Amino acid sequence: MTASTKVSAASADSNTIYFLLFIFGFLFVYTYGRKFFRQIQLASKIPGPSTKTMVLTSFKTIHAEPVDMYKLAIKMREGYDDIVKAWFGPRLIIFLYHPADVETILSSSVHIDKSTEYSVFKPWFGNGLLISTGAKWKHHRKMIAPTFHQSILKNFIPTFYQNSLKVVEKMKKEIGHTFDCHEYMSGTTVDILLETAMGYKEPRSEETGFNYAMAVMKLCDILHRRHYKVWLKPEYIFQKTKMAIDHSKLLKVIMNLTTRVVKSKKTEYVKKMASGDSSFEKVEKVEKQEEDVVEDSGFRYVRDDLDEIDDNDVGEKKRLAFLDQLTANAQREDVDFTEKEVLDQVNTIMFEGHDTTAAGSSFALCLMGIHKDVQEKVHQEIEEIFQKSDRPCTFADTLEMKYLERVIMETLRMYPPVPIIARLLQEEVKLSSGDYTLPIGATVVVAQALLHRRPDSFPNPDVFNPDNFLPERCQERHYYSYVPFSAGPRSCVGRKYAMLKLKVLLSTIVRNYRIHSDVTEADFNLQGDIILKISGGFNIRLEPRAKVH
Ligand code: HEM
Repeated sequence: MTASTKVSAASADSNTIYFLLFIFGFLFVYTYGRKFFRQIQLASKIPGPSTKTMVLTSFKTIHAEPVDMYKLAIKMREGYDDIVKAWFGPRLIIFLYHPADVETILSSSVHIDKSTEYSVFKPWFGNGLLISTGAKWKHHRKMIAPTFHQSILKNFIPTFYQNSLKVVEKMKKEIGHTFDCHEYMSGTTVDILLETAMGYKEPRSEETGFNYAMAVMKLCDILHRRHYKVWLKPEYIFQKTKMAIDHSKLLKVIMNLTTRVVKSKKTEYVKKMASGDSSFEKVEKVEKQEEDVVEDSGFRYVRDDLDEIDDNDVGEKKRLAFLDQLTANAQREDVDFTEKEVLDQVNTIMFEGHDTTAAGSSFALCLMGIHKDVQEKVHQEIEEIFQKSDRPCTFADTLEMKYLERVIMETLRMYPPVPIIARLLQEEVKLSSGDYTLPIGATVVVAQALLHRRPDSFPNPDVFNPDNFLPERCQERHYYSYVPFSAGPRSCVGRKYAMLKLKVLLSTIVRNYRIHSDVTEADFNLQGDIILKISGGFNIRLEPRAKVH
């Protein structure tokens, strides 16, 4: 080949490359441009703040603290009814407040993808149930939901009660002065999870639960800041900040406990299998039970797979608690489940299972401190159940705690521990509340904290009133007007566990203490850093009732 033919061959090659680049570039711009154009077109029909307001709002987030962000989010809704859109740069976020629209999203088995905000959890939860999607999520959900079956939950009651007594004892030193009960509730909810769902039996220090809970709280603060300080989102920028160092230290504290838990269960499994002990293969014969349901009375809730599992509870069943089941599955060759996935699920349940109920119980204690009439009714109900005896709480007792159940539900209405649920749309969605179509690629947010305060669902929505959950009032409402545990296929897998634990924990505290509060609800400075909290603490005072155990 001559020099001139070599040159013309090279230029033909580079022409082909340029041509291909042009085609790919064109297809890329065409596909994304078309999608973006469609987003703009559909979003233009949805009400929302002007571009100028959004730019000003974005500037406000630069120096904002988590507590400011909650106020900002509440303010953004003002002046809009059922739907609001907001552009954050090229990202379209649509907030839904109408129960029928909430149903369209949450009841769907198509719109199950979590929004990109959840990606900051990836180093912590991996492929855990809360953030995974598609076939993996479905497979894991099917495996995990039955481990919170009511026959398993009933066995947890003595542990719920023993740990509730322990926290009553621990709080003795706070008698008479104001203190933050959330610290106690966090430590105890971690201990309860370790001893129930995780079946963790190794000796541990008194501070284990508390230290884990504090690390989670600080990590959530960092993750929340990454949500609204958008420049911290890209990994390569975040890694250059001081926050990244704290992030990795906190994650180490968290993983230290969860890996110990996972390892200990595997050792137990190996030992038991080697000795011929069949507890990891346990099969029970289950008869149909008519009366024993974890929630009955007024809890008119959207049915989910947890109810299906409980209702079809007959025949030969393999019954194992959460970590026993997952450990056994990871060792089986016929089940597609790895040891890393066990750790991911343990991290997910340890977080979701403790911080939510710690916030729920702390809000309930504060509210009972403020609304003394409600507290006295709870106490009266407890007196009728226990007849002044100091016997332990049983499963049958929890079924009698109808008023306390309403107090818990009203607490979760006004102060939902998980204040928002966000999904990423992979298909267009036509809404029923108005002539709106949500575009592909939009993030849809259900803000329970606002949905639960619609006056057409809850008259006097800003007033704490447990009677909102009287059976007849529940009948009158839309199913999706109250979704503290989300609803539909991605509903909270620990819903029944949470209700049962809250009943045992709160009833044991009220059996022992009269709760006082020196503030009103107007003083609650709410902060939505992943889990809803009161900035400045959940401050209460305790006065012993006749006898502290
Ligand atoms: C008052 C207590 C609780 C509340 C208010 C609550 C609320 C919620 C909400 C709203 C979701 C949906 C989140 C989303 O889509 O972003 C959820 C999911 C979840 N919750 Fe809870 N939760 C509570 C307690 C628990 C407990 C005790 C456990 C476990 C023991 C648990 C485990 C989970 C898991 C694993 C998911 C993900 C389910 C899935 O995507 O399939 N939660 N929870």
